[in-house]
Amino acid sequence: MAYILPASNRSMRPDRNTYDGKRFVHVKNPYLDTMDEDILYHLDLGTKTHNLPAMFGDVKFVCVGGSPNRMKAFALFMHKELGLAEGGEDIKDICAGTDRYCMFKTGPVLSISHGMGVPSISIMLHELIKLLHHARCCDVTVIRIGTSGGIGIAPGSVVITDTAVDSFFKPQFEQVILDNVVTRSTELDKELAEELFNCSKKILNFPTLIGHTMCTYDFYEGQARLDGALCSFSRESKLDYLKRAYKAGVRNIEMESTVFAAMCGLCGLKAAVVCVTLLDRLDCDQINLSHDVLVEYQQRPQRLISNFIKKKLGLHDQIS
Ligand SMILES: O=P(O)(O)O[C@@H]1C[C@H](O)[C@@H](CO)O1
Ligand SMILES: O=c1cc[nH]c(=O)[nH]1
Repeated sequence: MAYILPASNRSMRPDRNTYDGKRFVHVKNPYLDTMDEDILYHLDLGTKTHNLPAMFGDVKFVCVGGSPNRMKAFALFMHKELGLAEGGEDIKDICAGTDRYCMFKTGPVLSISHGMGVPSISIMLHELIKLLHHARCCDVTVIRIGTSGGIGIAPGSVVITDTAVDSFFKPQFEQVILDNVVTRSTELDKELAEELFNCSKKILNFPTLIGHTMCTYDFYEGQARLDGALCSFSRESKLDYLKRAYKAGVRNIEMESTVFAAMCGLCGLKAAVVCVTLLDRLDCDQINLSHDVLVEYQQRPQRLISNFIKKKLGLHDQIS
């Protein structure tokens, strides 16, 4: 029988993880220490085959997003923005040995694709978090830069998530473990969200807001679309649902934020979700933007995060 464990399940509470003022990444698995080798299968990396501290020990910012091309473009963009002029064109995919995910590193920034949906990002996050732990990284911020459907806001707006919510507008992520349903909190770092919002104000013509993000398990029926292969509800029910979501504080819908917030929170990682909206779901279901507009919209979270990273590194003279 399935039952719900409280969100405050003690062994899973985020611990204080500072040591000498540094925030280390923690894994919460007693078995890991007993393993002779840890193979990060979907990243094609491992503790015996790769010197993870040498490869990744200086990582301070990890940016994740669904599409491999977008995450490569982001790495190339960051390479230029950080003034690391040489070698940008042939930036290499660290995970080239697998076609599950791609990963690029430029200076202290790691850019990784996670595919679509909760199961895909969750596998990547397990291996990423172990990677950061094995590499003894500290003070790492993880940011999801994605696309989403907006509710009641202009397409092209950037939403910085304060809380990720599920399809019932609850700030929780339910993970089935064995035959139990374990409920985990999906709060994100409010200070980081505010800091990102303040950064956005410095960019011209850059509509940005802070709001709740709803995470669903499907793009079509799961997001109340009328244009999937299956649809068993009316236009009125769709609008009623989306309006109730708006009333509950939801400003955009995507497919990864709850598990992302839950896993980063439990492992002591500062985390943010920044997604551009491609359409207003109160107006339509289909994404009919031209290629150029779509590309420009997808660059918006990247521009904001680039400015944030440059500010954190003391390189904040240019605003892109
Ligand atoms: O990071 P991306 O743009 O892939 O995030 C959203 C949520 C789904 O993964 C996908 C659906 O189109 O886009
Ligand atoms: O409507 C949208 C657009 C992008 N991504 C989503 O998950 N939903």
